[in-house]
Amino acid sequence: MHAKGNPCSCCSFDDYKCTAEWLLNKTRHRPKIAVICGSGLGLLADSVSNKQTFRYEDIPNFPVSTVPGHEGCLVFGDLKEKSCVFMQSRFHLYEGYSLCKVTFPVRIFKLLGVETIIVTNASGGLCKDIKAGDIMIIKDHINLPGFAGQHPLCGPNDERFGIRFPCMSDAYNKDLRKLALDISQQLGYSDFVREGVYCMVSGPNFETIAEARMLHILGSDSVGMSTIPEVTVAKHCDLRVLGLSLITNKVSLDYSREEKVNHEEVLEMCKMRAEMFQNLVNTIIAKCDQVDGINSN
Ligand SMILES: O=P(O)(O)O[C@@H]1C[C@H](O)[C@@H](CO)O1
Ligand code: HPA
Repeated sequence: MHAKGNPCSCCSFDDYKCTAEWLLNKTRHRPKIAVICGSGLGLLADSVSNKQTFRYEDIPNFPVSTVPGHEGCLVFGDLKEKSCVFMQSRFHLYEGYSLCKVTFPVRIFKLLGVETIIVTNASGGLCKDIKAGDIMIIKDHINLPGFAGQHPLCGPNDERFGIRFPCMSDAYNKDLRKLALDISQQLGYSDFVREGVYCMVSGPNFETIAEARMLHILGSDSVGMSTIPEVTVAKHCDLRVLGLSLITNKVSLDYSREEKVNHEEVLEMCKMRAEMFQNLVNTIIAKCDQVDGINSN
């Protein structure tokens, strides 16, 4: 299980290969699109046909999810005639997993033949013109844990996945972002869909007011506890990435405000916006072969 001499003592190429081969032997699906469902967003997998579901605990080397609102299943199926795989739960640093484990599924997707990944999350809105219930297409990110050395690509680089020093200035595919914006307009969602910068904190506590102010000054439009490790590993192994964030709450930047954020409120907002979010994701999947170089069948 553990790679010999690997200082991160986590996953070896053989671990990834073993899991990918196990899945390829158990399913006839050959997905080109993967979707990671954020907190409370597991229903994104509900509309697939020819569904085949694997519980995480049954998949060799897969971590298990410990967070309420995360179902713990890998769902293969067809959506709008595209073969897809959905992660109905992700793994978080605050659950105690190493970033190697947090991002383990992304490299499995690569080995399964996935080319495009849609990463979703719930996050708190920091900038003035963003409201709870809005959807933010992630344009860029600030990897705060990465600044402190909590980075999924630290440790020996495996050239079979990607290069030692990957560029991140174009982590979020420009054509996919444009497609998402165009589709939002066609669906009549323009009033509540916008682009922005997502910042990751490790969690599990929500931010203090001073921290939230700092993140806002640094250029973050929203803050959450996930996504960036998965996106970083996806970009490293040359997957096309689209990031979508459901703004579930406004983060308090003001000492005079009384409201206090909690996880139940996050899940409640996901429920309220589920249909709209699902409609957006499904339409993006339906049309993503309009984007150059995307083979989604
Ligand atoms: O998995 P995501 O990033 O969607 O989950 C968010 C961040 C925390 O895990 C949780 C806080 O309510 O929701
Ligand atoms: O306000 C928040 N902060 C951090 N993570 C979050 N996930 C949902 N809302 C938030």
